Amino acid sequence: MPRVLISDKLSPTAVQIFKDRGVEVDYLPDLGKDKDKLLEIIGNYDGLAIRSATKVTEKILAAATRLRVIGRAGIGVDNVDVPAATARGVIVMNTPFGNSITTAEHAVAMMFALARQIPEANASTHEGKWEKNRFMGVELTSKTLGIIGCGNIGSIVAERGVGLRMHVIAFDPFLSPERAIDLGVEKVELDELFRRADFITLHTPLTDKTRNIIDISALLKMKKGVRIINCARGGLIVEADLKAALDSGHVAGAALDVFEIEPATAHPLFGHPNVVATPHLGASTTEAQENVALQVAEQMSDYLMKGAVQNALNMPSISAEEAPRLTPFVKLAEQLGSFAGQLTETAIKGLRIEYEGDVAEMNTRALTSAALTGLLRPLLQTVNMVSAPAMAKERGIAVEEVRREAVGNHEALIRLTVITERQERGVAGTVFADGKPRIVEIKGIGLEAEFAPSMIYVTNEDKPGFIGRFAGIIGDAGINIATFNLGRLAAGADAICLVAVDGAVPDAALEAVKALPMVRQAKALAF
Ligand SMILES: NC(=O)c1ccc[n+]([C@@H]2O[C@H](COP(=O)([O-])OP(=O)(O)OC[C@H]3O[C@@H](n4cnc5c(N)ncnc54)[C@H](O)[C@@H]3O)[C@@H](O)[C@H]2O)c1
Ligand SMILES: O=C(O)CC[C@@H](O)C(=O)O
Repeated sequence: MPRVLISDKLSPTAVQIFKDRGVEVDYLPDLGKDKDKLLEIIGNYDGLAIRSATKVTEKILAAATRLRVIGRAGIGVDNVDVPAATARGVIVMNTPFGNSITTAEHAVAMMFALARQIPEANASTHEGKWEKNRFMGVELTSKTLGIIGCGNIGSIVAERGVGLRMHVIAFDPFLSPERAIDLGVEKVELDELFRRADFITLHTPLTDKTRNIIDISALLKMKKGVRIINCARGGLIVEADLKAALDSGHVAGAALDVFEIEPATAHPLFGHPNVVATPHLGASTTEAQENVALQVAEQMSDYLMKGAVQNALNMPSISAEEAPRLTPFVKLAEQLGSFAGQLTETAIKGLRIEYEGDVAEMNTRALTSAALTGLLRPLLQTVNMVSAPAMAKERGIAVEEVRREAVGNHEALIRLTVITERQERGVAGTVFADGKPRIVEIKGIGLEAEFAPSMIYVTNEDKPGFIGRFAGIIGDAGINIATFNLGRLAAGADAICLVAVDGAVPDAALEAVKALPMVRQAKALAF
């Protein structure tokens, strides 16, 4: 009988569901805070169900020799080392949507709390002071609400904001113009949002692109008197910069549910008269906790008892029979999607996926989901093979599948063409007999390259001297080149260079490559 550990506080519903489905369960709600104890016992379990207190590090995973699945009762999985789990073959599942309404409502409550200084007024009234003149608020009606990140939660906040007769503007590179119209929001660039918003609320995941999205330079672009709400993740705001802006009066108020270091028991912003703080309560309602507990227990039981996979962040949904043949092509489709997604910086209107030869006969639904997962992953932390098609549809990305017999040299080929306002970019790949996916064409230029964890992609004019100068910059930065792949349209015409390197590429080295006269574009990619 599989055995599951619940190491954070979860509704009793979860315990009952595990038992009903034949899974042995230990409920130790405070264990997540005790790293040593968790390390000691994790080796006894096939499944681990968590919320945000348990940190599933590489060390914990190394000790979790039996572990097959981690279930996060909630959305954010930043307390789980997903790459390390993937490397050890442990599925990581979450429960998207279960707490979205609740979290959106908390953000709206925080906005009201700021507008009318409710926490301060409450404390003062309880102290017997009747400070009627101290607490002069502002109305929300007709104010501009700026939403950064208009996904599940951001969209709900947008709808509530429209209902409050606010003018809602949103910055989200993946928000399609059609979806913005449906929601009744105005899609704007980030600087415009900073310049116009009276209230700013954050609803993005914490990624390399969103970390410190509100720093001193962003704060200085905002209106004097702006109020800021963060119910997404600590780390999106530079807390010291926010404190300076609050102290100077440039920011009139901030409402924070999340902090860079949690639990936050002492903090420079605590006690500030214009700061409202809650201890990561965004998802804490009876309804949301019931939803996520039920969902996580069902999903984990289904996997442990039947092998069914739902809402996994690192695992495609594939039946046992088709798995051996499909798996390398799933990997190829996801890596091609990731390649295209990392190179695309504007809203995606469409994706055309051409399946040629043997692969056209396979489960192309799974392959298309894998391609969309890779494409959307740079922006959507929670996307997985189950949710990717719906998320693409919601964002107005039209997906076209084309199947045909082999036309070129490859028995099986997948070609992805990403369509944006500005351009179409195509990338194709195949799987050779060794089972390894390879890129064989980029923007119509043939080459042959394996995917590697860290790569540099360069487009350049085919002129003498490029390779030497490029290699010099990379070598001087102390980076070892693992493989070097070149392709060009014709002598002296457009050329492409795809280089696998050992380790991360420093920004300075990348900037130096970009500055070479024959280089048009250079980008660091991670797979
Ligand atoms: N406080 C809480 O208790 C609580 C509860 C639930 C979720 N959350 C957090 O809320 C966040 C959002 O959750 P969700 O379910 O709406 O996720 P989601 O994936 O549905 O939406 C995130 C949105 O952010 C957008 N985005 C990504 N990068 C961006 C960028 N650089 N600039 C602007 N937009 C960007 C994406 O396009 C997407 O639309 C997550 O970090 C989640 O962990 C917090
Ligand atoms: O479990 C919680 O209380 C917080 C969950 C929330 O941060 C999430 O990302 O879903």
